[in-house]
Amino acid sequence: MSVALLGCGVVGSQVVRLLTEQADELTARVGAPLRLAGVAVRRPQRHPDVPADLLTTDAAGLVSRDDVDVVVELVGGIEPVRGLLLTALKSGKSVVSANKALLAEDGAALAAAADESGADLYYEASVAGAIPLLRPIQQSLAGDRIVRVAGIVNGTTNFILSAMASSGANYTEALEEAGRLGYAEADPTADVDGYDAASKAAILASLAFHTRVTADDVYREGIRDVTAADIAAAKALGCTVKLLAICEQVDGAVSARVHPAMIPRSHPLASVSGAYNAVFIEAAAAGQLMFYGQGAGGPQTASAVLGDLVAAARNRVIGGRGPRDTAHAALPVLAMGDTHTRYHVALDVNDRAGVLAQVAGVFAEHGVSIATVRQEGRGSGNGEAGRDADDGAPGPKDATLVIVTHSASDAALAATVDALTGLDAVRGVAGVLRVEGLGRPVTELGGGS
Ligand SMILES: NC(=O)C1=CN([C@@H]2O[C@H](COP(=O)(O)OP(=O)(O)OC[C@H]3O[C@@H](n4cnc5c(N)ncnc54)[C@H](O)[C@@H]3O)[C@@H](O)[C@H]2O)C=CC1
Ligand SMILES: N[C@@H](CC=O)C(=O)O
Ligand code: NA
Repeated sequence: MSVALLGCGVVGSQVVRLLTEQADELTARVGAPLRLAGVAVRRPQRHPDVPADLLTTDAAGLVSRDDVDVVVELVGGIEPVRGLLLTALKSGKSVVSANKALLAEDGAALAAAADESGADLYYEASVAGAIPLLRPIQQSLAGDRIVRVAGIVNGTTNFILSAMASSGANYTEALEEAGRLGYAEADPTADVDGYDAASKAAILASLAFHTRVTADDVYREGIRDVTAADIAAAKALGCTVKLLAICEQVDGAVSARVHPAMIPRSHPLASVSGAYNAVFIEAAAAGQLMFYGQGAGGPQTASAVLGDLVAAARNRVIGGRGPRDTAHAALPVLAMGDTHTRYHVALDVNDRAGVLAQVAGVFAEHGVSIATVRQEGRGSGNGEAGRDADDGAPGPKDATLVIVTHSASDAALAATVDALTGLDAVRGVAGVLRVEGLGRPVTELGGGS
């Protein structure tokens, strides 16, 4: 079995290492030797560990070689990779890729090319790194009905949020460290602005709900605006802040969203820290399943790539093909405004008579039911007159109102926040975060200090 490798960075270099170190075992498992036919890179001089006769800068030439059976793509990004992989698949070569950005943007074209030629298209490493997740969804749960897939699917942002929560680490330093450890994407805005997690959510929703979902169908918010104050507010409520990907089937439609949220500290996802990922799957017959492991990193991701490579090579040895992607359900995608969850809203207000009633009135007008309200004094001490924020003149004491709602639609909450900012007594919205129980009742919320 002849393998062409495209890209030899954090993950690709580990694939080369494992292919070399485990050559005999892999041969035994596949039923034929796995031979590296070539390694396409941008700068050959940067790869002293790869035999020089394998290195090439001509990826298109490598992909078109007749002797290549499987193309392993670890470059990332959309072009030129899309063209290279379509060429490979159309000519009957199997493809293994970790490229969630491409699969979430144009997985349909790749799957169609694979179907046309009868080649395999595997991408286990594209979601949640080392964790076997796509294969269980596509194969082990193929006889069940999945209703929800939700969890932490980005190692970089989980690493940053964990560091901010546990040691008060600075956001920028934590991001730099994630880059040094090989977790972050080439352009780390893909991680912090939620694009990477949105691509993964699109892949998960597509496979779980047998519907083509692209990254553009996924609602996306990243962690850039999560502040130390948000993390402290979560702590006060017995919660922690995580970047979640949530894919659900709701009333015959698919909902897919990525955003930071507070989750109760007692929830198993709350203790997932560093570059670890964890994903819950809820299926009609199986009930709840949890998948946990390292979501990023060179050797970890290479493990998933090698698993796919062995599967694709085995199929070719026996002359078969693995399961193909199915989109037979073709469900519509639910607008974010129609999804329901609970919210934590912190408002800076003038602490004077009637403000609480005014604020509660705005929530009621928009049909958003309040579960709990807590008032925190701020600035001047108890009972003293405060200073007006605008002109420094003595004024009503500032306070923060912390409100946790019952479940409400995203559209109703957005309209509520909009109307609240128009109240004279509201000086500003200090923070709005969704609160998720992830299939479990959010029982302990509303306590705190
Ligand atoms: N690093 C990680 O923890 C994980 C990465 N992935 C995915 O794996 C893929 C690779 O990621 P990394 O190894 O981290 O990236 P990387 O940036 O370390 O490696 C990519 C390599 O591809 C090379 N390259 C760029 N354009 C090329 C071209 N036209 N021809 C040949 N080589 C080219 C670059 O020079 C670089 O060495 C990406 O799709 C990424 O999203 C997936 C899961 C985890
Ligand atoms: N940048 C990604 C790498 C794995 O997919 C992440 O941090 O999760
Ligand atoms: Na995986």
